Amino acid sequence: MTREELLNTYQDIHLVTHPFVKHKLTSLRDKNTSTREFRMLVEELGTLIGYEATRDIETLDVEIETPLEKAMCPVLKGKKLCIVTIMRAGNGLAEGVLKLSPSARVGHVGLYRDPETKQPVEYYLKMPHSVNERTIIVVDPMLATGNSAIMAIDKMKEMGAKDIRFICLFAAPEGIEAFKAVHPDVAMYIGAIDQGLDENAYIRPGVGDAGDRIYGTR
Ligand SMILES: O=P(O)(O)OC[C@H]1O[C@H](OP(=O)(O)OP(=O)(O)O)[C@H](O)[C@@H]1O
Ligand SMILES: O=c1cc[nH]c(=O)[nH]1
Ligand SMILES: [Mg+2]
Repeated sequence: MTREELLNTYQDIHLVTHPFVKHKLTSLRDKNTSTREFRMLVEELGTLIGYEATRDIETLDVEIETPLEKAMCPVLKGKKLCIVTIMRAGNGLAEGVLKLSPSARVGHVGLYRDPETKQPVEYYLKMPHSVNERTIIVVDPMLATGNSAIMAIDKMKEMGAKDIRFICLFAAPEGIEAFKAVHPDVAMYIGAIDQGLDENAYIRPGVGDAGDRIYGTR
């Protein structure tokens, strides 16, 4: 499917088109952007896209007392959010989402993509308790084939998660289609939908290897 077909087919694919987001994504694409700047931009984008991804979380009215009178006012309802980072590149994005909700719980899923098979290999998993009662926000800057995000969300569902959202910065149309085929119930919040994958399953034009650029490895 093309980018337009995907957006027309799935109501819950949210492309975040704010000019600040577009500008910061362009800085990430630039090969001359430094490691320090890249890491800061990823975090900032986590906050901006995280804001959109949490727009509909529930509130409940409680009585408080202002200096002048009592009033019923909204507060966040239910258990703390759970932000799940797909390591390692997801960590920077998770820090940005945490700025919105500093008391959120954080889950870690360690996956690396095997360079030959392009399949994710799990090396770590740690989640907070009561996953079934929390809004789960899975974050990873890159959705290429979609296999890593699909596997991470499989694990959340195996643990009983029901309300799951996914945030990424750059997605390939192929990856979105694969993701939606397996997880049609998971809303996606995306910075940019790029042209597609190259022969090494890298997103084009993309940013290259996001993890390497965040941490200065290579
Ligand atoms: O959609 P996919 O084809 O699965 O590819 C995307 C995955 O690849 C990257 O991680 P990588 O395996 O490079 O690990 P890293 O974060 O440690 O660099 C990226 O951060 C995603 O997790
Ligand atoms: O383009 C890509 C694809 C997978 N992982 C990345 O970091 N970048
Ligand atoms: Mg990587």
